[in-house]
Amino acid sequence: MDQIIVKGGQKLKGKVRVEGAKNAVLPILAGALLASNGKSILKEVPNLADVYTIQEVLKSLNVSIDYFPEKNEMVIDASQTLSSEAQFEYVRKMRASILVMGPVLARNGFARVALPGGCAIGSRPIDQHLKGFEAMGSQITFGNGFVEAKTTGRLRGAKIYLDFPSVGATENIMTAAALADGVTVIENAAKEPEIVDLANYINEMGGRVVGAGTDTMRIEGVKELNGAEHYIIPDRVEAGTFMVAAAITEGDVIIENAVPEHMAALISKLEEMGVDIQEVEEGLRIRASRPLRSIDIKTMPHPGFPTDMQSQMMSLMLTAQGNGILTETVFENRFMHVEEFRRMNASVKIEGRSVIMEGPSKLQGAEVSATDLRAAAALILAGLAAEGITRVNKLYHLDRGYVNFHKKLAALGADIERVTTEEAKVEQLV
Ligand SMILES: CC(=O)N[C@H]1[C@@H](OP(=O)(O)OP(=O)(O)OC[C@H]2O[C@@H](n3ccc(=O)[nH]c3=O)[C@H](O)[C@@H]2O)O[C@H](CO)[C@@H](O)[C@@H]1O
Ligand SMILES: C=C(OP(=O)(O)O)C(=O)O
Repeated sequence: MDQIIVKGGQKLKGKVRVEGAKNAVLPILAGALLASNGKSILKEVPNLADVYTIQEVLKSLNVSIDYFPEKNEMVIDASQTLSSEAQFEYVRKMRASILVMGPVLARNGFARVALPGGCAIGSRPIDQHLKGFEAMGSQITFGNGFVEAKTTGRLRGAKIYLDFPSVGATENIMTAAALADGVTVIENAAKEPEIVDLANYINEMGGRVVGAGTDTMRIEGVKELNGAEHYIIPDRVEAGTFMVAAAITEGDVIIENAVPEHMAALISKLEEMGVDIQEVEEGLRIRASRPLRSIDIKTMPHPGFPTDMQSQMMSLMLTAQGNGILTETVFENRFMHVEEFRRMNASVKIEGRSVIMEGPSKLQGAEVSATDLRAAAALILAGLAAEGITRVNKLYHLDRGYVNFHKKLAALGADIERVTTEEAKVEQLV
């Protein structure tokens, strides 16, 4: 098991390039299952643990994959007859495995996927996904830890209103509808940039999706889809994490490949705190100096403030002047990192769905453990600003969503290293 050791106090300076987006590549790889002809070539595929997991899921469904991590490219051939079952070992590792259900159901008329259950950030049901499949004419059954969807003939286009603009439900219904008979309309659809990326890829495959990025999407089903070449959009959460890294260290960092239009809420909130953000030729330039102002934030579906930036923003808000409130409305239980921040001397309390911070906290280095992917990044960010040494454990969370995080921070001047626990134990003794 690895540990990241960070010594606080260095101001970050320089340039960092963000990778392709995890939350775009996962649904797009599931979407690649739709192509019964030809190969898909995906570019800007990030070298993440989650990408390896979804690759294993696709292989288990009888798909051939060639992955070239050194050039961030993946070639997918889903033209063979697909198998219909996604096993628990994959869904347990990564909830996004559920996204194969729509494409497999559309191609085979049957899909059997292990139930994902909850995870570290909440219960995360899939009722809205299933409601969509049902409206398109399939029967849903549960048994032995699996959910099954079955239809006779092709799925039928339908009008589906989502009770909440769920990202995963919008994606699963969109891919199922791409091969359905007739037109599907999704109302109250999710509007995240990753939804638009998936819609673009389906259209490149020969599909007919309009309205992605708005509340109402219209998908006209086609009889078959072909493999296509597609560039994955840049990761707005990785970009945002480096923006906070620059701000929390009073640094001066250019984030290459960042798309400001995907990050309007985050940019506004950082500016409200007093962070200077400029669009430059290469991307975004972030500069900050203390004191930063405390603000209030509420997470919301896009274009609201993203829940995937909540914990990183909490690190920064802890260091700001005055009282700040962070309210989580997307997930029911995404404050597990608060206890870890307390170990670092953070003055913070949870009240219902809000966290109240009395700033500035004088953060101190401590040994902490990541509770989920973004919490891992947030604890490292807090370590960059803390007095002394912070050791962050359970880095398998971090590896799901960040490529070479510590190396990128070190290249910007952070005093940071990653060691295996055996080395870490020796370190602790000296
Ligand atoms: C791989 C991927 O892209 N993951 C992202 C995706 O997750 P994911 O697609 O799981 O997120 P959703 O938008 O579906 O979930 C948001 C909320 O809706 C609830 N819900 C969802 C579906 C459903 O059928 N019923 C239901 O009640 C969930 O429990 C949660 O409280 O969007 C989240 C919200 O932006 C991000 O935090 C995740 O990083
Ligand atoms: C919650 C996240 O991802 P997932 O939906 O894959 O768990 C995330 O990317 O922060």
